[in-house]
Formats: sequence, C-alpha cells, structure tokens
Amino acid sequence: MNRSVDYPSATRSRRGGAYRSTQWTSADGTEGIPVTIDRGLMQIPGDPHSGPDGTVDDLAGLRAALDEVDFRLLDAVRDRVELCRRVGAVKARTDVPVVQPGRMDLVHRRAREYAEDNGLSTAFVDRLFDLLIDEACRVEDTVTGTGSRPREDGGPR
Ligand SMILES: O=C(O)C(=O)C[C@]1(C(=O)O)C=C[C@@H](O)C=C1
Repeated sequence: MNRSVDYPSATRSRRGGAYRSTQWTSADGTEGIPVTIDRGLMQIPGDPHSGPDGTVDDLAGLRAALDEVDFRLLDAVRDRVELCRRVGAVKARTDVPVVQPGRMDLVHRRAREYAEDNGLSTAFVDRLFDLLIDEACRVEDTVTGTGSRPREDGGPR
C-alpha cells in the first residue's frame, strides 16, 4: 500500500473559533478524510493510514494533530492578548501602572510549577511567558498611552 500522504491542508478558518476537524489529500488522490480529536487521539473512520486500534500512526496524521494543537495555541494567545487589552483599558481608567512585578512573578511561578508537574522544560516555559508578558505590556502600552517596556538597548528608560 502506498502510505505516503501529502501534508494535510487544514480547512479551519484563520479567524479562529471552535476547531474540531481538518482534512487532507493523500498521495493516491483520496480527499476529504475527516479527522477528529478525542482526548488527544486522532480517530479517522475508515482511513487506511490509521493504526489497527483506530489511532493515526503516520507522519501526515501526526501533523494534522499538530495543526489542531497549533490553532488551539493561537486561539489561546489571541484570547490572552484581548484580555490584556481590556486590562490596559482598566489601568488607563484607574491610573494603575502597566508593569506589575508581583503579578508577573506569580504568572511565571505558576507556569514553572505547571512545567514541573507536566514534564515540560521550566526554562522553555519561562521564555514563553517572557514573550507573552512582553506582548501584553506592549498592547497595554498602546491602550494606556504609556511606555512601560524596557529599552531595546537595555538601558534605563
Ligand atoms: O495582570 C496584569 O496586570 C497584566 O497586565 C497582565 C500581565 C500578564 O501578561 O500576565 C502583564 C503585565 C503585568 O505587568 C502583569 C501581568
């Protein structure tokens, strides 16, 4: 059996929202195989590339699963940024500084604990939350009209 499969084309809208299925085109021209995720396992009814227990064990299937996870990540990042925009509006109204070191500490600490409990690298999660918080501050700065972010050259503001 020819098991090579083209990279699946995710059919999800780029605008976001609930994402339950994707489709791919196999090398033999088979199109439109629906993929659903159920507790992390991809089930593809009737797909010849599925494993005997119905789980996907090939590269294309795993990449389709990655596509799903990537979109969930992007949806979560979009929601986080949107919430920070609203936080920024409240801070502007109430004259609260954008940068809150205590809160930033708590967010980092919580993420590190999650990493430890879930077998992730704490250094990676630290860098990830540095990026997320940096973007939050940038967005809040645009809402509050302040400049809270560290200078590019690392010098004092
Ligand atoms: O909790 C806040 O006050 C936020 O603005 C959110 C956030 C974050 O990204 O988690 C961003 C900037 C603050 O310095 C602390 C935390």
